[in-house]
Amino acid sequence: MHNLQATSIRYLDGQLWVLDQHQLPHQESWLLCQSVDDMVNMIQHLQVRGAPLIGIAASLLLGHLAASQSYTLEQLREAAETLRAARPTAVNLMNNMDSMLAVLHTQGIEYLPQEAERLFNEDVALCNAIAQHGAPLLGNNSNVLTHCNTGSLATVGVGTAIGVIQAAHAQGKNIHVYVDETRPLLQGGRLTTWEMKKHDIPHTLICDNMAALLMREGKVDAVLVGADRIAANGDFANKVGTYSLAVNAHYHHVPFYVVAPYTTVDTECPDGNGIPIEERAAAEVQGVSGHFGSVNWSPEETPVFNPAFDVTPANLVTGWILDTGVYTQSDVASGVLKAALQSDGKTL
Ligand SMILES: CSC[C@@H](O)[C@@H](O)C(=O)COP(=O)(O)O
Repeated sequence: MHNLQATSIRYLDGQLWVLDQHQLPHQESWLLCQSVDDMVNMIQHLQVRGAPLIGIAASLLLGHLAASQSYTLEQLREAAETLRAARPTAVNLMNNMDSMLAVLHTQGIEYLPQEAERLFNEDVALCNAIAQHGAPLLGNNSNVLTHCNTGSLATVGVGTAIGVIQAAHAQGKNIHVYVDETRPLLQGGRLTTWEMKKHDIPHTLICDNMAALLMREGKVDAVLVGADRIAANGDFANKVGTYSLAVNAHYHHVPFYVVAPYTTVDTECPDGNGIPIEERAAAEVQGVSGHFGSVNWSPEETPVFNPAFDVTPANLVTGWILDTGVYTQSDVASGVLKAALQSDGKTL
């Protein structure tokens, strides 16, 4: 495979490196990924995270293993199936693994590295297309609220929701971003703030439970979020807390956009009820663990509910900003989104 470089993943001289997102924003350290077990661990511990990024990271690992010429077709098939199951909600991982498996079966092992590279380059192009479609929706002097992290730490390109914000900022618009801290794992507080600072975009960090207050005070002009899986009827799963934001935005008449590449759309899934939601360890809610060590603030063995994602129904969404364009509720209801994907040869 050729050398490939993104903010959070690198393939350099035959070695695959992943930026350890656990250590951000305090430390930028890179982890060498050499095996399926390494990658599954990094994905499950969110050292590599974000729907598009985990799909590309798993693809690069498969391409790397194939290039080493020491794996049989059966071993690579098993590796793809194991990687495919590493996290259940983000459909990009399944879609990318299915592309790799299709190439493996129809063309053979030697074509896996180039398919991984194609998926990497495609994600960069998809992010750029999304940003170009979405940026015109943000006016000058806009206050945008976002949740979780959807930038270059979640994709190999400029990101989805953050890509749109960055493009509008680059067009010279005065954009200010309210960054939800995103409990329990603080992807907003740790990662989105890091990206905003890097891009010099004015921003303010808030706790998730402050969003409604800002909306009531008229301080939010638009909410932009990413997605881990968009069902055929437009319902979508994203980081837990997104649904509350959508309800609040609807109540306060604030436009609410979901931003994603076509690789996040699951046309086989009729609606949000069919989206599997990952439940994670109680410890993530009982306390924190990270760069500064760990602290547990609840009594031991406190029962916990910790879904990593929630589903937002399509009727709360103002628009779906995809690489193929911006879709309204009536577009999605009448199947225009599905048709657009198919006419672009993007049937998944
Ligand atoms: C472009 S990223 C879109 C989503 O993947 C993002 O909003 C999100 O929910 C990420 O969750 P994470 O658990 O950090 O992988």
